[in-house]
Amino acid sequence: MADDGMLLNFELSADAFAPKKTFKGGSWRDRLTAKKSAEWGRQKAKEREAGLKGLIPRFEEVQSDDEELILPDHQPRKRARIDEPVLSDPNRRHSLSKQSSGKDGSRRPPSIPIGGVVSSLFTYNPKSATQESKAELENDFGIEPSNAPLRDELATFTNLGLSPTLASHLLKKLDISAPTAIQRRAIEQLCSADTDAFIQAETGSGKTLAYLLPVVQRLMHLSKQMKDAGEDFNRESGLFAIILSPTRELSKQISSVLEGLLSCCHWIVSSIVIGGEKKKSEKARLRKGLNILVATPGRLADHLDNTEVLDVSKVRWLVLDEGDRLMELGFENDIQKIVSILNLRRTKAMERVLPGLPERRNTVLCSATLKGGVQDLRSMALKEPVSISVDENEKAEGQEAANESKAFSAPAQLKQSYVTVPPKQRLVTLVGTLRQSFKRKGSVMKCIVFISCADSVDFHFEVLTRPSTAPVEGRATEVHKTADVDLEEPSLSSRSKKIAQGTTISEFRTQALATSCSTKDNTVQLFRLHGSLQQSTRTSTLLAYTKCTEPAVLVCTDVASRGLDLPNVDLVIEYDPPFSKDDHLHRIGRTARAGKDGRAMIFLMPGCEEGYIDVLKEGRQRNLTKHDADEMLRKGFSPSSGVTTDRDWENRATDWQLDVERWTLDHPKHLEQARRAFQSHIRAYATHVAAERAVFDMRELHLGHLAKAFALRDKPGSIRVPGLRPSKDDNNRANAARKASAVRSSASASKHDRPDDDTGVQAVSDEREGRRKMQAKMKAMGGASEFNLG
Ligand SMILES: Nc1ncnc2c1ncn2[C@@H]1O[C@H](COP(=O)(O)OP(=O)(O)OP(=O)(O)O)[C@@H](O)[C@H]1O
Repeated sequence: MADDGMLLNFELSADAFAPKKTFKGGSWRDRLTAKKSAEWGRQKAKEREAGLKGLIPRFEEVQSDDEELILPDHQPRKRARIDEPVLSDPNRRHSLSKQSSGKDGSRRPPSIPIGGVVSSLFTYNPKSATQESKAELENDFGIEPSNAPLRDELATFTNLGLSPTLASHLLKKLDISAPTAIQRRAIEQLCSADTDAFIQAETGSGKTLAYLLPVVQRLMHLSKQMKDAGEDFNRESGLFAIILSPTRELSKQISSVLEGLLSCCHWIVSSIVIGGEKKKSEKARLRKGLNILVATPGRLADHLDNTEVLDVSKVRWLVLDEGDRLMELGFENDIQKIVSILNLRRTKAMERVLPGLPERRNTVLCSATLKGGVQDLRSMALKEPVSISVDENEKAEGQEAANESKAFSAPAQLKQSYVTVPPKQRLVTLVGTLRQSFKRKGSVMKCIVFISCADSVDFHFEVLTRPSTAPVEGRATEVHKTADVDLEEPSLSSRSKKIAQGTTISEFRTQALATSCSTKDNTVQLFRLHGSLQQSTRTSTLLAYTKCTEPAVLVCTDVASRGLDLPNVDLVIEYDPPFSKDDHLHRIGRTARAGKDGRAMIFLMPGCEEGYIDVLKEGRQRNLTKHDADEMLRKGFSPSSGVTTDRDWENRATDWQLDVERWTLDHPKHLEQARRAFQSHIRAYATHVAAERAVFDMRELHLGHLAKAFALRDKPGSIRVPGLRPSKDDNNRANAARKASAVRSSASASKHDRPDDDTGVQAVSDEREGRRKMQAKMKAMGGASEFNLG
C-alpha cells in the first residue's frame, strides 16, 4: 500500500528511528544474548527518559500488591504509580513542590522514598453502605441520666441508715449529697441483712461506695459499741473485710476511695497488698494490724500461704469487685483457694457475736454482667445471694421495659456516634477528629482513645507527639507547617529534644505535647498507657493524666477500660473496635459517669464492620449519630481562618499523611515501630469474640490500605519484624509466672491486654486462635509470625 504521507499521532521514543544494530559473527547463542542485552539497555534508557527522574521507584524497589500499580502492557515489569490526584491535581502539585523545596527554596525531588508506594488518601476507598438516617438522631431532650444521684428528697444517706457523721463527711469531704439508685439498694440491703449479695449495675453508677459504705458504717457502729463497753477499737481488733479486685490500678483506686471515707473514723485502718513492692514490706504492714484489706487475688493467696501474721479468722465480708474481669483474667483458682482458706480458718472468734457485724461471713460479688464465667464464680463463692440491681421503679419515665433493665447497657445520657472510615484514612481521620475536638478551648478537656494493642499505642503516641519540624537525616531540614496549627515547642532538655526530634524512642516517656492536635491557643497533652509498661510508670501516668489541668488525651489499650474512674472524661474514641460488646460498654463507660454528660465515638470501616451499628443500637441507646471520614477531615483540616478553596482540607490531610510517612521512613526506629504496630494490630483483629467475627472479619481486611494507616509504604507481606518487644521483667521468675498465667487464662476469649497479675508480669495471654488465623493470613502475604498484644 502506498504511503499517504499522514503522520499518525503515535508517541515515539527518541531512539525510534535509530538504526537497529545487527549482530554478526559467533554462534547463534552469542548473537541472541547480544541482541537481548541491547534490548535491555534500550529499555533502561527509555525508563530514564520517561521523565521519571527519581519520582518513581525502580521495580526492584517497589513492593506492593495494591490495585495502585500500573502494569505497562509492553513489558512485564511492574512500576509503581503515584496516584493521579497527587500529580495531576495542580493544587497537589503545588503542595508537593512546596514540600520539595529545601530551606533555601531550591527545588529538589519530592521525598518519595525508595522502597515504597505512595498512594492517595482519597482514591480507591470503599464506600459506606449505611444510609444516613435522620431517624437515628433522636431528640435527646428529656433523657434522664441513668446513673445519677437520686433527686428524691427522701433518698438521703441518713434515711438509708448511715450515721450522720458518715453522711456529713460524704457531703463535706467528697461532695456526695445523695445516693445513686444502686447505692440505695445496696446500702438498704447490706446494712441490715446478713446475706451474700450480687450487685449488678451500669458503669459509673457508684458501685464502689455501694459496697464500701455498709462495711464502714457497720464497723463504725461496732467501734462505738466497743467504746461504750470500755473497749478500744483499733487496728489490732481484727481484719473484718477483704476486697478483691482484678488489677492493681483498680485496687489502688478502691483503696483511695476507702481512705477518703475512713478519714472521718481514723481508728479504722485499711491497707493494700497488690504486689509490685517487696513482699517483706507488705508483710511488715500486715504485721502492724489492719481492719480492711484491699488486694489482688494472686497476691492475697500468696500471703495466705506464706504470711503467718495474716489472721483471717474474723473476716465478715469478702467483696469480689469486677467479677467478670476476675474470671476473664483467670483468677478462679486463686479465689477458690482464698474462699476455702477463709472457711478453714474460721474459728471461735467468728462465732463471737460482734455488735453490728454479720454473724457469718458475707460475700458480695459485683459485676456488670453474668456472662464470662461470673455464674461459676457466683455458684462457687456465694450462698443464696440476694440480687441487688436497679429495678424499674427507680428508672426515669419512658425508659425501657423491665427485662432490659437487667441487661448491661450504656448510661442513658451518653451520646454515642460512629464514623465510617476507609482503612487508608484511619490515621488522618483520628487526627482530624482530635483537632476538631480540641479546636475550641475548653470544649473537651479529657479524651481517651482506645487502641487494640500495646505496640499500636506506642506507635500512635509517637506519631501524635511527633514534632512539626522534623530534621531529616541526609537531607536538608524539611519544614512542615500544618497551616492552622502553629505550635510552640515546650522547653525540652537535650535528651527529650533528641526524643522529640524522632531520633530515639524513649520507653519511659508516657507524656508529651500532642503536637498533631494542639494549637497555639489550646495545647493538648498526650499520655500513653498499656500493660507492658512498668507498674510504677502506669500508676504515675494515670495520676498525671488525672491531675492534668490542660486538655489531655490518653491513648491506651483495654488496660484502662474496666472500673477505672478517671474524672471528667468528656470523650471516648474507640479507634480500634472493642473485642466484645461488654468491652465496648466498659470502654465507653469511662465517660458519662455519675449522671454527667459524655460522648463516645467508634471508628468502623466501610463494609462488614458496619454490621456493628446494630450492636450499638442495642439496649437503651437512642442518640446514635453517624459521621463519615470526609466530614471529620473537613472539620479537622480546614484552616481556622476559613479562607479555603473547596477541598483544601484534602490537601492538608494529604500533606500531613505524607509527612508522617516520610518521618517513618526516615527513622529506622519509627519504621520498625510502625511495622510492629501493624503486625500486632492485625493479630489483635483476629481475636474478636466468635459472635462478632462476622462483623470483624479478617478476610475482609485490605492489608495494603491498612498499612497506610500505620504510615507504611511496604507491601504487607514484606512486613516482618521478628521477636516480641523486650520483656520489662525478663528473668526466670517472670517467665515462669507468664507461662502460668497464660495457662490460667487460656480459657478466656478476650484478653488482649492483661492488665495485671500479682507478680506484675504482663502476660501475653491471648488467643491461640488469633495467632493461628494471623499466621495463615500472613503466610498468604509472605510470612510474619511474632506479635505483641500486651
Ligand atoms: N452518690 C454519688 N453522687 C455523686 N457522685 C458519686 C456518687 N457515688 C459515686 N459517685 C462518683 O461516681 C463515680 C463513679 O463511681 P464508681 O467508680 O464507684 O462507679 P462504678 O459503678 O464502680 O463504675 P464502673 O462500673 O465503671 O467500675 C466516682 O467518681 C464517684 O466518686
